[in-house]
Amino acid sequence: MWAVYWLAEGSADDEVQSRNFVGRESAFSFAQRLGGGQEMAWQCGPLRFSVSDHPWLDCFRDLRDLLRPARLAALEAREVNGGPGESYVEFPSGERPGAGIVLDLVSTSRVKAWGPHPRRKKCEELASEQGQFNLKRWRDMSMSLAETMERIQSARPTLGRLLAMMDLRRHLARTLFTAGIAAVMSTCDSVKTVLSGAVFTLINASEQEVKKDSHFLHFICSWTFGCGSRLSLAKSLILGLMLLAVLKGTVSVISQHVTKAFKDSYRVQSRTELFDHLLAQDLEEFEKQTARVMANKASPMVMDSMPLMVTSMVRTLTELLTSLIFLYSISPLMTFMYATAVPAFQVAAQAYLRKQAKGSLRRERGLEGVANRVVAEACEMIKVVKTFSREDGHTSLQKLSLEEAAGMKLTVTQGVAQVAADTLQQAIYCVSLWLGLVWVNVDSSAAEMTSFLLLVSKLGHQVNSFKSQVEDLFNTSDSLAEHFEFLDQQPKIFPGTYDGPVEGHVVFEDVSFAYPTRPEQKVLHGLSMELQPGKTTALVGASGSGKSTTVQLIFRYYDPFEGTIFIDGVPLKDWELTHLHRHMALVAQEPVLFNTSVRQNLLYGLPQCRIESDPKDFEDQMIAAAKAACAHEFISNFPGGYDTNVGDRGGQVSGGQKQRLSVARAILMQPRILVLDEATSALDAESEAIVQEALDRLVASSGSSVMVIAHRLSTVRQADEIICLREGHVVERGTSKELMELRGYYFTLVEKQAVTLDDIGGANAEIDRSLGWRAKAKAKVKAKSKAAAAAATEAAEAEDAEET
Ligand SMILES: Nc1ncnc2c1ncn2[C@@H]1O[C@H](COP(=O)(O)OP(=O)(O)OP(=O)(O)O)[C@@H](O)[C@H]1O
Repeated sequence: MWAVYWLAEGSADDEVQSRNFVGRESAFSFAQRLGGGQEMAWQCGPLRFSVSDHPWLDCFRDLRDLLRPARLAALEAREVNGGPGESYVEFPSGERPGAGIVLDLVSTSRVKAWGPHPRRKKCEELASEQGQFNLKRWRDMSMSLAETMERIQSARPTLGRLLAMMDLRRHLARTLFTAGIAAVMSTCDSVKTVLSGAVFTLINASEQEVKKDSHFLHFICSWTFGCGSRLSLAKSLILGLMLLAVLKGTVSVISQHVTKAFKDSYRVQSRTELFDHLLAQDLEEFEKQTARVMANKASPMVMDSMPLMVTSMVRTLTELLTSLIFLYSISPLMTFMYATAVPAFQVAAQAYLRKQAKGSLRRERGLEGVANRVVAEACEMIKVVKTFSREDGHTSLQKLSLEEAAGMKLTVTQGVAQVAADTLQQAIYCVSLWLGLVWVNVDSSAAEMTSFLLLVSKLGHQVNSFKSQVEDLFNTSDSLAEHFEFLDQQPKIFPGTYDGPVEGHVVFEDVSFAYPTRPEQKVLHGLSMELQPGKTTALVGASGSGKSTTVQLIFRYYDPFEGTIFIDGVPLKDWELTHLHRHMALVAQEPVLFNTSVRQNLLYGLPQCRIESDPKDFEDQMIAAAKAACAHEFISNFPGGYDTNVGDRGGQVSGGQKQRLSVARAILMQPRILVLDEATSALDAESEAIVQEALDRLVASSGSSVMVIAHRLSTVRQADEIICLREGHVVERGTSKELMELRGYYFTLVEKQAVTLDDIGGANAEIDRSLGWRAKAKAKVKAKSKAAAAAATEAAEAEDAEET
């Protein structure tokens, strides 16, 4: 089944008509009567092409539409009207020419089209609406000139920015030098080709012939061995070829050296700048992505390959130009024809392939990425994987992604287009041969013709490699855009400039907060509190009540969305953060250590210990801190002492040891503000008491402000103020004694932690005893067990009765 959709000449755009046909011939002859007869052919000078309709021809039709005014002007000038043999009928602007399409209804594709593009599109749209034409598929397949231009336009800012970033003007000398070297190398190559073509002149070995056919050979032989005999000519030829080889080799070594130096200097500069930029990003960004993804942003492969890509393009372009100059010197007419034919063929064949391949390539890359992520995640979580013995789950997931990626095969059309692109090279060579020998009938010598054909073949390769370089550049435009997006990403948390002395007086004034990743879930509601130098403030509350969040706000990992935090009367936003953080220390709930020695981990927080400093200078300080944190003994028992490596994220030391190292690091810093977030949770009672004592001593001697978060309420009993948080609200505050007397939330927490109640000792125990809560609890437990025993006896008696 076939269908013809058409717009008659002069009709409005919405007057599309259609008719169905059973036979192909009848549909085509109907289309011919409507004006679509000659439309599949177009004429180029004396050549006339006639091809069946195909998506990539859209590009030529656009081109033809584009060139229509120029062609009309030319026809007018020559007073020639478009006859029936012309490729298209010309219409004065303002008129509505006829347009139409012929559709194959079985494959719902277009097999013929005529008329101007916008009018044709109307027919396509109606056919698509009526379900007779798969317009989307057709558009996906075709790459019109407009789309190509659009693509170039969309990639232009990215590529422009890339060039600006590479700052070729700053490296002008180097860029020109690269181009110069490329020019010398390609000249060597071209001369070599021309000399190879001159071999034919050896047959007759006449000086006149040599002079006429090969200027290069004549130049060499007249200066060296003479041009009179076959032997002398052969010697000259060999000498010329050898000299060229040596020259090209030398230049090539220099070129490699220059390119590598350029690449290396650019890489060092861009990588360090990127790392700086990455570390300046908000914590929020690191929480949104995995650590690996963030790390990859600071070392993008695409930017590393850029200098090489650009220098290769400069080189290929220079080679191309040199080849064209040599070709031109042999035959300007043939060169002109060749230079116009090659790009036209190349664009047509590749436009189609590119569009087809891009989608599947992206999907394939995505799936490969998933597979890599599965492996990385399994390695990071290896303990969990092994504990649950779920190795099979991870391997199956990886296999699935890899299989999916491997399953993405080239479609038949892609394959055909690929083969077409490869054979195109040969076809162009043959066309040149035909053009030169038959059509143009140039009076060339054998040497010239051979040189020309050899150069044409070389030029073909150069065009191909330039095209694939441009293609690569376009393909990287997505990654480049992503990279530029990262570069443009500015942290929301900008440090201030105030860097006065730090006393450590922290004030929270009506602070409310929600994490940017979950803005709808408020974590803190109007929190007000104060940390005073020399005093300890404790935050207690159930899990998820917002204790750790408060710590993050003190360190300004985030900004509160309501209220203000002051440090020594200056808003936290105004503080220079690096300066402030040098006076603050945090012993976190899950301390993480760097994969280096104990010594380096301890000295990490010491601002005066820089990368170029000798760690031995801080030895005494470090050992004193380790002793205070009860860490010296176990460190000394390690085989390497302070030089022992602690493993990835501190994986080779125990949780308690990590905490003590973390406490030692904090002690070493002598901070003005010390935050202990479950700092001793992984320690046994004995070590906890010792470390706690060390911390108390540190607080007493340094007079720093301390904030303690602890689940074990025994840890906070000495605090000057205890703040009870419940779902982000402050529900109670006061000393331990006051809160116990209040018999409110804190009291309930203590009650639930009956095991640690004894630790609270003193006042708390007295209050408890006077309240007799323990007796009540015991009575409750007794009553419960009594009831359970009675129920069990009853059930047993009932069973016995049933049996009898
Ligand atoms: N990075 C984050 N992004 C989004 N929500 C978070 C984030 N961190 C914590 N939360 C949420 O904020 C709330 C408070 O968490 P927070 O860690 O402050 O509690 P916590 O009192 O310290 O708990 P715990 O005692 O278990 O450490 C929780 O509901 C938690 O799910």
